[in-house]
Amino acid sequence: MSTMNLTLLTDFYELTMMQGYFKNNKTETVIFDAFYRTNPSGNGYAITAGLDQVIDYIKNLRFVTEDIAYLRSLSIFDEDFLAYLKDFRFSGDIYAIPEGTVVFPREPLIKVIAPIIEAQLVETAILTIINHQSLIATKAARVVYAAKGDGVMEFGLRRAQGPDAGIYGARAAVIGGCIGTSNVLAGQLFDVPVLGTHAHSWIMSFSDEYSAFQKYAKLYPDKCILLVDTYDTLKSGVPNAIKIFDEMKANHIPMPYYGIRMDSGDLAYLSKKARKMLDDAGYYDAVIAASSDLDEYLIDSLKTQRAAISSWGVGTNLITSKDCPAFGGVYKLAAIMNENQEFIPKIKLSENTEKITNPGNKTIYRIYEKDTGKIKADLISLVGESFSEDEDLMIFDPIETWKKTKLKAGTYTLREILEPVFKSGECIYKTPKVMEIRNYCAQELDTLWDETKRLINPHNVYVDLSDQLYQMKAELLDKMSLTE
Ligand SMILES: Nc1ncnc2c1ncn2[C@@H]1O[C@H](COP(=O)(O)OP(=O)(O)OP(=O)(O)O)[C@@H](O)[C@H]1O
Ligand SMILES: O=P(O)(O)OC[C@H]1O[C@H](OP(=O)(O)OP(=O)(O)O)[C@H](O)[C@@H]1O
Ligand SMILES: O=C(O)c1cccnc1
Repeated sequence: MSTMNLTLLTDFYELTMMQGYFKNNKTETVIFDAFYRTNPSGNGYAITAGLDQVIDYIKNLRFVTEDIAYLRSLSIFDEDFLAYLKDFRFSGDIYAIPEGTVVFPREPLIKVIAPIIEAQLVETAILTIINHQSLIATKAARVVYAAKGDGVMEFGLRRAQGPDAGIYGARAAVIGGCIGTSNVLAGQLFDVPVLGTHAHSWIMSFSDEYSAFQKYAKLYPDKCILLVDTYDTLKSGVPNAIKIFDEMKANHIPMPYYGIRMDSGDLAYLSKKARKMLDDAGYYDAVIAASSDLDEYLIDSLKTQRAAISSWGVGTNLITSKDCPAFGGVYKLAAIMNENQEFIPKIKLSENTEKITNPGNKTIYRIYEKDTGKIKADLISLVGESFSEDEDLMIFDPIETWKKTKLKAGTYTLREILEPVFKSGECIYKTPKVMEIRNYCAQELDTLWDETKRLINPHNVYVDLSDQLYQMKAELLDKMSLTE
């Protein structure tokens, strides 16, 4: 997919504005921040994902002959602008928070520094990519959290909102913690495990359930998960599965991974009964997998009900993030460079304090508690400000400014989480493999307290502004109100 040209994957207005910037000789370098305002699904954090696809998109940005011809056919773009587009390349800098990182509202996930005409074009594609994958990665992290260490398989392709959502959703789901996916193309593209059992049609295609199980076990003895709910889970499915396991045992066939899957009915009741039947037959290590419209809340409830399930297949609710279908990331202008090569901060006002943007050329420091390695807060600062772990650090809530905390020198550590990705149009970032991102994401989740990870009413991590950034914002707001 890396050679795919998505240059026209943009909103029409980006192109009409680009022509406007071109005609008005607006060549100044600007800074845009991509950030979001609210965690999806009422979560206490989000997981970033999609950067690798943004990188591919930027690398392949070029208006090919067919693109120019199409734009010409719209009868709105002049020849001088179309000629400019022919040689268009992204020439700017991009900074981003690496995929799989735990992030919080209002933090720039991606920062674009480029001539305005270039920075404007990339808005839509960056948002569609990052919004989708971050949404699904976050949802997956919730589902995996609910599963408390059990494996969660991503099964959603057939109910995803189309092929792209299925493919990149599977990628994001693995980043968020799924152990693999049923999506074979995602497996090939991203080198992630492909997993699966079999469908009811397999059972129904044979004259009886027992024969269907027997044929499946013969073909796949080392990954033998039998679907037991086609006819009657406890009266037929589980007893037939046990018969098959007995035969395999009698024939000394190794059974490294075997068990059953149930896909309907009361999963707590049925799994407990099935567990007892399997244990009574000596199959203590038989896996009980479950699927059936699951989500994080149902898995959590089934855990509370002590369901004897140790493997989870989750489709529709995960791949579509059904309870929260949009991530809500936005892309806002933060600064414009003047003739003296200085960034002049820009701010977007709103009636809603939370919606007022953070101006200037910013970066983000993550503050960890030294003893525990857990996140204490994040600090959005201006580029060039320096902080020392050997000095006390006063942080305060940017909205309720009286909420202050003084971090004592030596009790905290700092990590800058925005990393350089493009420098003068050249990619200088190497994306780790998806399974490496998944491991990194698991470590990231370990830096959160359980209070932030709980599914309902989580504790919000503080995202504070540095003193300098706060002052700059306050001054801009003051100026704005004076000019009104
Ligand atoms: N013990 C349980 N506690 C809470 N929810 C459960 C429990 N067992 C199953 N569920 C959920 O209840 C919903 C309905 O499940 P059920 O299998 O009875 O209906 P169904 O999927 O429509 O059945 P079928 O597949 O036979 O048409 C599913 O979302 C399932 O995950
Ligand atoms: O329930 P979800 O979370 O979306 O998980 C995926 C579902 O897809 C399959 O059902 P489907 O009825 O499509 O096929 P089947 O005949 O194999 O059960 C599978 O059995 C799961 O129930
Ligand atoms: O392999 C499975 O069991 C599977 C795959 C996709 C959807 N439902 C189930």
